[in-house]
Amino acid sequence: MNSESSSSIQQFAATQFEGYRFYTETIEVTHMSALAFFEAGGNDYTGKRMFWKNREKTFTLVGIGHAHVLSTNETTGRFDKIKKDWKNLSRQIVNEEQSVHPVLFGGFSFDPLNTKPSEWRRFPQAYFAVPTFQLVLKGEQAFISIHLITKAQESFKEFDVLRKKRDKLIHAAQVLEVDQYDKPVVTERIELRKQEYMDSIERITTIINAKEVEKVVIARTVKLGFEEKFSPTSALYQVSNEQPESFLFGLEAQEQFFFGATPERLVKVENDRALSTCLAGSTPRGKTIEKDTELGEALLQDPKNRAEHQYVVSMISEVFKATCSQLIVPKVPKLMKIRDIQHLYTPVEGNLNVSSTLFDLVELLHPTPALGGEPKLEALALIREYEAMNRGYYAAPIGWIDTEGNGEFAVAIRSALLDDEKAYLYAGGGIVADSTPESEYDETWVKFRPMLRALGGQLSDES
Ligand SMILES: C=C(O[C@@H]1C=C(C(=O)O)C=C[C@H]1O)C(=O)O
Ligand SMILES: [Mg+2]
Repeated sequence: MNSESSSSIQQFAATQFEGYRFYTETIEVTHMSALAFFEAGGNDYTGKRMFWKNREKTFTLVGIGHAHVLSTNETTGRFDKIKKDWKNLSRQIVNEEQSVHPVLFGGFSFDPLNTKPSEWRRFPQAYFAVPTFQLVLKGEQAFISIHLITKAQESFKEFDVLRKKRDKLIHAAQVLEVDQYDKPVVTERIELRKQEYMDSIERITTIINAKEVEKVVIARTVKLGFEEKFSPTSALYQVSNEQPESFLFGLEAQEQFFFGATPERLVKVENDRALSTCLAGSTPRGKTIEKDTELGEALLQDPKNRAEHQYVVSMISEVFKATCSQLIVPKVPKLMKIRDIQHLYTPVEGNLNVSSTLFDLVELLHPTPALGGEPKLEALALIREYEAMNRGYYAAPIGWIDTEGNGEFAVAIRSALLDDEKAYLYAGGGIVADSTPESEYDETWVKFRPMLRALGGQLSDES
């Protein structure tokens, strides 16, 4: 399936974790606030934390500390490398727990071939970690695991130290008050390279009309300045209040924090079932129910948005045909209505073939035409050439996989990179033959809105 794999990578992977032992121990606690646990982890593990809550709010994951990091700055073979390393590392488990499985959490950059300098200085092309302390909330239950991955012989002493740290963490989290976070004071809001963004859309529509490609997604950046440094916990708190119907994610890389609330699933694998989401085509919410319904109906009928959407359905269906059986693909899209925006939405599911894995699907799907374009490679080349930014992890896969191969990745849109007293916000849209710079520009403001509201960066006349 993967053309990037080479015998040298395989050989390396087979021996790389020899001699390592992967210890895991899980306890169940009566109750734990995920945000409090995340915040408590900041005492000793700032820069090494992660956060995830699924769209249905049935599964929350917090990681504190790094038991082991899997990362690469290679521009080719990164999916394969992480996939193989994780498979090999999973094999070193000494004592598999029944209640929850250890998890690897992280993400990939959007396009490793984009070499433009950027604000993403701490994020390699792939960056994953097995957390030292893992909190899993499933339904009413809360599990806290310790992971230790080591070559040391006397690891039981090290494990005892970790148990004490775990108990300290639990105590700190239990006594924290987490509903006390204020919004930051915004001192500036700058639209970075706005004119270049407008020009790039002009240029791309010309290329599309010359029939060189069919669809290309173009994005832009808004930068916020704050009076003082803004904390990752506050950022998660604010964004979760703004965007309840989305996946919530956060990933620290030293002093930088990438976070967001995205409605878009890239792929989920649970046992043998694979699920993806086609999400493309947008219109604002109406102020009244009548106006809202009218806008939604118009979106469902709009040829420009239906075309944007259909590229995504076709591509995801093709990937699922190659990796799954018994596909379910609804013939017409539905509306996904979230707080600020409504989208065309088609869920896709199937039974995963035994020869395919979650990482295979991530690699084949990324980027779908919802964030890249059609055809994929041509669209990526045009984004590299004309888009006036380097996306870093924006619009890329972010998520988790456990030692059984189950997990979920979201598409990291409606997101921002927090960098001390600054934040970079990202939004884009699908450019097709009849796109105009003005309407695409307006569409990005609708997509920026939840993050702007969360971070206090909206203009006074906006709600
Ligand atoms: C590119 C973004 O969103 C994507 C583009 C959409 C569109 O152009 O209609 C809709 C949903 C997303 O797949 C973004 O939010 O930044
Ligand atoms: Mg659009």
